[in-house]
Amino acid sequence: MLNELYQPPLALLTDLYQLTMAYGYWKLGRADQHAVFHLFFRKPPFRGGYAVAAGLEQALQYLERFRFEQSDLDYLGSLTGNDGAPLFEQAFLDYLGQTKLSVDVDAVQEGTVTFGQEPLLRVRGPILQCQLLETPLLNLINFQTLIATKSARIATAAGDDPILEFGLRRAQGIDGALSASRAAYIGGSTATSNVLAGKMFGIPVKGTHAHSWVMSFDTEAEAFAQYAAAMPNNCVFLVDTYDTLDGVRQACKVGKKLREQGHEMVGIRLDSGDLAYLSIEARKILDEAGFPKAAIVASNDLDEHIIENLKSQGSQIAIWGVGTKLATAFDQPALGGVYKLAAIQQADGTWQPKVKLSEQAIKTSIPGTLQVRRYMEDGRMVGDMIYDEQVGVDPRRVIVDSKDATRRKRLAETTSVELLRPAMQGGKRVAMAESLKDIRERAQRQLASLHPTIRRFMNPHEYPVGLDIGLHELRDNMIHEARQARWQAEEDPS
Ligand SMILES: Nc1ncnc2c1ncn2[C@@H]1O[C@H](COP(=O)(O)OP(=O)(O)OP(=O)(O)O)[C@@H](O)[C@H]1O
Ligand SMILES: O=P(O)(O)OC[C@H]1O[C@H](OP(=O)(O)OP(=O)(O)O)[C@H](O)[C@@H]1O
Ligand SMILES: O=C(O)c1cccnc1
Repeated sequence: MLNELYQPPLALLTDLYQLTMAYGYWKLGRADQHAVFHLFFRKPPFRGGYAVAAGLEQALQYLERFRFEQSDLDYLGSLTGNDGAPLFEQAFLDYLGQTKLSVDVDAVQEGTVTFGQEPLLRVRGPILQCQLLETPLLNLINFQTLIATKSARIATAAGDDPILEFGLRRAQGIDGALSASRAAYIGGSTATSNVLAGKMFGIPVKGTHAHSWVMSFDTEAEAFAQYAAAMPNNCVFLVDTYDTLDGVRQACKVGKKLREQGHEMVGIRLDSGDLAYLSIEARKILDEAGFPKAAIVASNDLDEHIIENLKSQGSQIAIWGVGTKLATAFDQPALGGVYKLAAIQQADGTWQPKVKLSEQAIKTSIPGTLQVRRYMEDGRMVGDMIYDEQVGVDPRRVIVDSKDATRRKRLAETTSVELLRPAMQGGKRVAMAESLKDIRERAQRQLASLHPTIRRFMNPHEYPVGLDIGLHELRDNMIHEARQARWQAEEDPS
């Protein structure tokens, strides 16, 4: 479904430095030189063992609509440098005005479980275009991948229990809320309280009532009775406005009247206090009053750790309402996804891999036109190989950890799948939009096929991801050559 809020092309949704570089490439006559960039994160968020890819659909919609409008060009034309003269010359702005994207994009499907260093997106095409797209692609993929991952962790803690996403009121603005609802659903939440997200994305919507409803009546009993009268088919009573367990008893009284009228109370909601103790006591009251099927919903600053803890305490909570900590990814508010140049085409048509050195091994980039091959055994994911598509997989079938070359693994010749799939070719979308339900199911399937130790919250087991040994050797040589060249330049500054 097209995201109605984002109809206008948003070519200016980029960092100015992308445009300063674009200008430079254009002036040098290099705008059309082809390059390859990869979008990836280095470490999974939340000190976890994986991430769930999300946001591709919005990224593709952005790319499909990409163009500079006259008002964008006028604005760019008004920018000046430190001497007061225009930053960009008119001929460049005319060039931007005529630019139609012609890039190829290969991407990991949404809902795919991914790991550090693996490209989620590969963009190949004129370097000027690739460069302009860095910022919006990172913006669109980083956030949803972060939230889908947080949601997957919360769903892991909740087991088979439904999760209601209540984040809208605390989310970071309108898009922060809408895209969080979408990504949370992909990661495993069951429904959202955000009605606009429900309409836009087809996510099931659910809602109970607030304390204000109870407070607006003289008594809690009257509040529940009037709620039941207004909405007999959606009765989840919030019981903690005055005295929680007393509230549960009041809910049971109204539940009995509802039953006489042919309706069943759905449950009660706890929103404060000791949720383990209160849910255990509430369960007893509900059962004794003849409501064994009434669900106990809980909310109040929940996250995966509290849910896991409440479960270990034998809490009787059946449905989890999770807002702030899910929609804002409270404990890690950003995924550190990056977008790096990895190869550039020479005048003779050959591709030159490029590597960026760093003091930190994890920041040394991976050169080439990369693809990720996932190896499977009996339906389980056993290892991912990052290889250069132009070179192919080395027959040794060995992966080498990109941060520690002593860690290697030989992958058996089993079923494998390539994770990056064509999404755009020559600037035209080729991947069909997928239903959110299908994306969510993919995430569920893949999470289930991960060894549980990789899903563990504390010090998770590391899933084997590595460079194809041939690519590792090429990268190693490039690193040595680049170092050698630097040392030589230092010794012989002339
Ligand atoms: N049994 C429990 N074990 C672990 N954490 C709990 C338990 N019960 C509640 N919590 C969590 O403890 C946090 C604070 O709970 P607290 O009881 O202080 O909330 P409260 O009663 O609503 O207080 P406040 O009015 O300050 O919000 C919440 O994140 C809540 O989810
Ligand atoms: O706790 P969250 O995970 O963010 O879930 C959403 C919260 O929003 C509502 O509270 P409200 O905004 O009325 O505030 P309060 O309950 O903290 O007073 C609801 O009762 C939840 O407590
Ligand atoms: O429906 C609810 O219970 C709800 C919705 C948003 C925030 N807190 C609770």
